[in-house]
Amino acid sequence: MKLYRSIKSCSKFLIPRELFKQKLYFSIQNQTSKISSSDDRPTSGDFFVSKLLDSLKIPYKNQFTCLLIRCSFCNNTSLYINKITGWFICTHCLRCGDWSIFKSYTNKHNEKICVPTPKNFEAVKDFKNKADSLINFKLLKTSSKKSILKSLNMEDLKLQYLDRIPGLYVNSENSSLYLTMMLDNKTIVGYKEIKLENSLNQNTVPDDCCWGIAQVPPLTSNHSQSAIIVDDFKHLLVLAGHQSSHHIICLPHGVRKLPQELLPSLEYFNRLILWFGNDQIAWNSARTFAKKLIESRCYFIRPTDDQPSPYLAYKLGLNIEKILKTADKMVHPSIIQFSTIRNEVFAELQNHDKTLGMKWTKFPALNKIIGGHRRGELTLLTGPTGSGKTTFISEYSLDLAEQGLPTLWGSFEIRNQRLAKIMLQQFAKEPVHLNLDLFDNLADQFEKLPLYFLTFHGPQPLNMVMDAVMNAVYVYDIGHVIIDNVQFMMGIGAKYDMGSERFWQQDSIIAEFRRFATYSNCHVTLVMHPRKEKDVEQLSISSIFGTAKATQEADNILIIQNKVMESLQIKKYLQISKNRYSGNLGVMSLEFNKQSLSFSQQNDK
Ligand SMILES: Nc1ncnc2c1ncn2[C@@H]1O[C@H](COP(=O)(O)OP(=O)(O)OP(=O)(O)O)[C@@H](O)[C@H]1O
Repeated sequence: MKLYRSIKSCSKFLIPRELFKQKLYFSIQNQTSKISSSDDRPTSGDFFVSKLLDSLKIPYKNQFTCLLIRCSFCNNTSLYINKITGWFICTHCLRCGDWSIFKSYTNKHNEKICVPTPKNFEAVKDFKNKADSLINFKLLKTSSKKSILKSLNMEDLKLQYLDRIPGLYVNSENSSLYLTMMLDNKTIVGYKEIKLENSLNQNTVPDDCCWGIAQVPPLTSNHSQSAIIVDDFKHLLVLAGHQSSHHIICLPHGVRKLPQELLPSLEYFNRLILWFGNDQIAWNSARTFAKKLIESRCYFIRPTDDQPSPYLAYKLGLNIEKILKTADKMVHPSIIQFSTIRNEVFAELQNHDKTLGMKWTKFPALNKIIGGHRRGELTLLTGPTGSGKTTFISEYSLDLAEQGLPTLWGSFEIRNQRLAKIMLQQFAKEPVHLNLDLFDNLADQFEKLPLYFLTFHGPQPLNMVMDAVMNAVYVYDIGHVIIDNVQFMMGIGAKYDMGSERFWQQDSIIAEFRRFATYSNCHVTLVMHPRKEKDVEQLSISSIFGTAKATQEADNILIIQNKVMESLQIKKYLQISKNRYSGNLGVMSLEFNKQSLSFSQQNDK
């Protein structure tokens, strides 16, 4: 039961129709990225939030990601409305809700106005319970401070610099450090804990969605509206103990996600330097987060060996100030010379293996041929009816989600409950129905995976699907979207023949997903039925349903092939028929394990 609940709540996209404007948002972002100066903010006039405020004559301040208005409950100018989703929060009285609630409470003729009550943060209660036994770091004796730093291997940090970290506490046993997470620098909404005997042992409360950030003010006012954003408690300590001229911000969920609830707390800054680790996941997150934070105010520390994460840079004795000076923009003008992208090219060459993408743990053969799973690409998967397309792609995406890739499933052919059952069996590696005692434990672990499911089933108009997908990318930082399958979404079921109008319709769907994958740096996998072929024939690129456009737009084409052996046994294999990244083609055998519904090739090295 728990599992179904989670899937339902995950798939609860409150999408106002106006969100179709996000397409405009992406294209405007794309245009502004070519022409913007550092102060550019997206014009709000075209967006649904500002349109409503204008029509109601409510004055607002146009910020980077939100519009700021006076809250009619507490009368403070502290109500932020997200420009993309319409979600709102007053950072003073803590009333918050979705766009539909905001609209109903501004609509004076509506009898049933649903007035939101101020939000209670459970983490605050939890923190208050602990507070009696916590001591502010600033008030500790120098010897105690030094011993804390020693246990973190950070002996050289400047104590007087660290004293400026607001909300840094230690417990009475001197075994854990605590860092409070604040909403708009006003209210504690969560905290981070780091265990001193093992600094890798950190946790954030609440761990599902914390609405606050840790923020350290600068000692000088040189860069008063500039902040360095890091993804880890230790990075914040290193930077706070080293340099004094920028704000330092620590995100609650690292590079995993940047919830929209954090955005009001970041509106004050007109320059954000994103300094995450130097692996590919961190780099991809930096690029995705920058889109959400508005690229024109974002600067990046490129991930090279000489510019690792702040903590590693400190351990290697690298010059932190010098690294900070290399921060530059992702946004390039329309015409560039090699010098502009030189550092980026160098970073890619140095991280060659990592740029190949996220590796599958269950399909080493796929890693060898394709290299890995890369953001921004479009993959087509096809295969004869009933050949195992859904089963295979479910395991393939689960493998990546288990490694932390936020994944959105659009299952148009089978119900989410059935898909979840398949995934759960693959996750458990055994039939769950034979051992229901395992269910709760398994479902608890499964719920923690960054998996989201669209609630659509059967034929849907493309614009509604794109609305939901774009909304999910914004709200949940999705990196992989799976559509199973395109023909069902179009409403032509498993029929193999279609007229030219259908071909045209399918082309436009593929073109839309292609554009989306590129602009939002998100991988899209489309499952498609093949054209009608004779049963004995092997499928090829030309068997892909639709016109040649589908195969031209795709970066990768995967085909499940059935091969009838002399013994009349059917052998299956996956054929990689197109690989734009490296050109490597090949086949991977698919041995099916019915117990775990798995094609895992872990021993096939
Ligand atoms: N290699 C295999 N050998 C035997 N059974 C398999 C194999 N692969 C999948 N199955 C089973 O076959 C059934 C159909 O699989 P699945 O739904 O994944 O195929 P599909 O290609 O997506 O089907 P469709 O063409 O209807 O979309 C499932 O019950 C699945 O467990």
